[in-house]
Amino acid sequence: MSSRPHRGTVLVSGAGVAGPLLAHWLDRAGFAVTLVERAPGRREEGQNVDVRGAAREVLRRTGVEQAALAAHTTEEGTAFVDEHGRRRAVLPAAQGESDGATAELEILRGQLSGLLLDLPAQRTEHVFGDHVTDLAEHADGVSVTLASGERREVDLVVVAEGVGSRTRGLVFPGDHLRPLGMYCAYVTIPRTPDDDRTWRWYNALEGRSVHLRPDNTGTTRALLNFLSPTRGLADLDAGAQTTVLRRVFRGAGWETDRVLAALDDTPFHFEDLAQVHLDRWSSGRVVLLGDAAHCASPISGLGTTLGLTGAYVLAGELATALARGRSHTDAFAAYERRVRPFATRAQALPPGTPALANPRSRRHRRALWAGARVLTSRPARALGGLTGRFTHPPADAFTVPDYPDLPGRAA
Ligand SMILES: Cc1cc2nc3c(=O)[nH]c(=O)nc-3n(C[C@H](O)[C@H](O)[C@H](O)COP(=O)(O)OP(=O)(O)OC[C@H]3O[C@@H](n4cnc5c(N)ncnc54)[C@H](O)[C@@H]3O)c2cc1C
Repeated sequence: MSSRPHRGTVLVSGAGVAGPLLAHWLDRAGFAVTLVERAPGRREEGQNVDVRGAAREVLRRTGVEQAALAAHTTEEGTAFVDEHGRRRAVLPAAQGESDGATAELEILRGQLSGLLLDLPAQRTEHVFGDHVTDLAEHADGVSVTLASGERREVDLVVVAEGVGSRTRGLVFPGDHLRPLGMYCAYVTIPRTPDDDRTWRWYNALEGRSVHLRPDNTGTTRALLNFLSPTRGLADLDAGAQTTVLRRVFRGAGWETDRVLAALDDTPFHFEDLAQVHLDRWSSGRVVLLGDAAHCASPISGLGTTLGLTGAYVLAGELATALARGRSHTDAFAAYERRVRPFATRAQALPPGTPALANPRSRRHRRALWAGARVLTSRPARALGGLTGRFTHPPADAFTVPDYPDLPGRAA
């Protein structure tokens, strides 16, 4: 057992991406952590996520950058295709750390989450298949009640439950979701010999798009996106969602029927894209982290980058405050002061998004392809990194702070 001081107890709710990284760094800093996940086991769902700029630095400091790079999805760039599969515009993969629609560090979400859950820990307990039902704060800490009936007394609670967090509502009542008017179904389908290493993006008109992306597990990751003002479809059961998808994508062309055919045989993740906006991220001894605090949506390409960066900063600020005799209140305030401007920039999606990327008419689609060709033209490339500036805001605009009170790898 380490001789590091025991700094306190923290319950982290949500074992996605931000939760496990935070748990690891708090553990390293001497906190005793309970990581609670609602799902009965590790969640393998999800597709490609990008780790850019500041988050690359965080993975480097965590000691898992090379492992994450080794788990690359193998994607080599993005091609806009027409109904015949002809490539109308091609965006190359990133060459540096933050440019390109396909990031240099692109990894399946489930694999990244697993990598972080496997990080060494000395005093972290993982609890799957349970969730918080009540939080009662008192002078010395928080009494947490779990659905299993168990009660925990902890010093601090971190809510890292993603965009649809329910525990967030116990502390910040009200609706903090801003729907973007688009649904997204993530489906894993068998790979065929024609599936290459390109992200193939087919705009099927009428506000629909179909995407096929390679992975490193021998399957193909498909995405069905459609614009819709109707809310609540994500709350339907899988059978009803399948019916909706088949109706919306009927006759869409290209490889759509191949994706629709797979819906009966494979579980899929269906999401009503939304952002999360709150005036503050903490209240007393409870603080929000990652998508639960500031989801920018998968369209931003920065959700994972923000979640990883925020987790590291929160751990650093807590370690610093407590080592120097300051309170968690100071730490939460410093964390939010540092991360909020970065999150706000990520949430400022390009004007017209997501409608812009999901044309309704052929004329609009031709304009989208022409725009993509301009971005990758020689003069645009000479201006430096325009593709990435178009597809997402700069992830390297955030400098990861140094935290002397956060032990390094060898500690
Ligand atoms: C299943 C899934 C698939 C995804 N796929 C993609 C994708 O393909 N592309 C993309 O860009 N982004 C995807 N995302 C979002 C992406 O993971 C996040 O934007 C980003 O990584 C920040 O992660 P996070 O840890 O804040 O939240 P998340 O990664 O969403 O993790 C939140 C975790 O909290 C758990 N949880 C929820 N409610 C509770 C509760 N009440 N108690 C305890 N645990 C709870 C969830 O099961 C989940 O494991 C996906 C998220 C999920 C959950």
